[in-house]
Amino acid sequence: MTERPTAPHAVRLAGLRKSYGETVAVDGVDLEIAPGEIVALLGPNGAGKSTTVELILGLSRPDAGTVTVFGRPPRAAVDAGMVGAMLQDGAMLEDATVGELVALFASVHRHPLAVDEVLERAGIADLAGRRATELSGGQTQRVRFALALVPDPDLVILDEPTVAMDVATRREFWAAMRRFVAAGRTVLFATHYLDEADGFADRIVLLRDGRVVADGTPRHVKSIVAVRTVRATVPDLSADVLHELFGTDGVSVDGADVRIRTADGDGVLRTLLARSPQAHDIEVTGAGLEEAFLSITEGSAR
Ligand SMILES: Nc1ncnc2c1ncn2[C@@H]1O[C@H](COP(=O)(O)OP(=O)(O)OP(=O)(O)O)[C@@H](O)[C@H]1O
Repeated sequence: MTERPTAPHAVRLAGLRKSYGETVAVDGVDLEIAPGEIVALLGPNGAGKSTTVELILGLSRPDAGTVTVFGRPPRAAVDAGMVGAMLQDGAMLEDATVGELVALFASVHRHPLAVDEVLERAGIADLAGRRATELSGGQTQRVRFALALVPDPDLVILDEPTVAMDVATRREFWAAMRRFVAAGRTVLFATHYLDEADGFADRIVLLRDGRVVADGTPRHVKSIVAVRTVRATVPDLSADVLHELFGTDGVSVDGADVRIRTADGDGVLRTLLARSPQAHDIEVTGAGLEEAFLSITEGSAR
């Protein structure tokens, strides 16, 4: 058994910065993740998710700021078997079977789990005898997940774990993950899938242009943007007048059908009713996570 850590933070990032040439990938990130939290790192392409993950794993060094994992420098935490990682492009060995690959990984860890247990925890016991290079994309992802479990880690970091998985495989993957976290472990996963962040994480950290732009429960992330969509049939106002009243951003007009995305649903409704006596079929809906995500990440330079 690995000695279970007692540090107050599973991950602590303070003033973290990382640039590649002119590109600022991580631009002053402060983040504290408590043991037992399940955190989704959500953001559009180029937001800095992978770079942040690499810094937490000690795979690259920050230009400024500090990273600690269970109170230790990243490499020390990884070497102590506290961290398991599933990255986007971990290589698969030619010729090795899945079972052999897991055994090989186990041989370089001080306190590995038994190979059978790893396969079972990852839900891939049936793949043990298959050649690792002959797996489908989704199966390969699940083998990568198994490799992340080898050290019996307290923290698992996953970069876009369900890429290439079909719906059924994704469901099985998250079920395996739920069993893993039931023992109080910490999970940090980067994703593009809003439904996964909403459904699996208890906290969402939204990144844009290398900065944290929202941090809280999925409900909180939705509430802080308070996006509303107003839909109505408006036969008595032209598109020009509608754009004059409500602007052009987030306003679409298709004949008499109007759709307005706004932070001030009540205000739009009042104006619409005052200016359009014939407006009908009016509907106001709250933001889904998708809307919140688009609203917060809109205007991203990358
Ligand atoms: N090794 C590198 N060399 C040069 N630029 C890099 C490198 N890695 C990342 N970048 C740049 O840093 C920025 C952040 O990239 P990063 O991969 O961290 O974002 P991401 O949120 O993980 O994106 P994605 O969702 O597309 O994987 C991008 O502008 C990217 O082009």
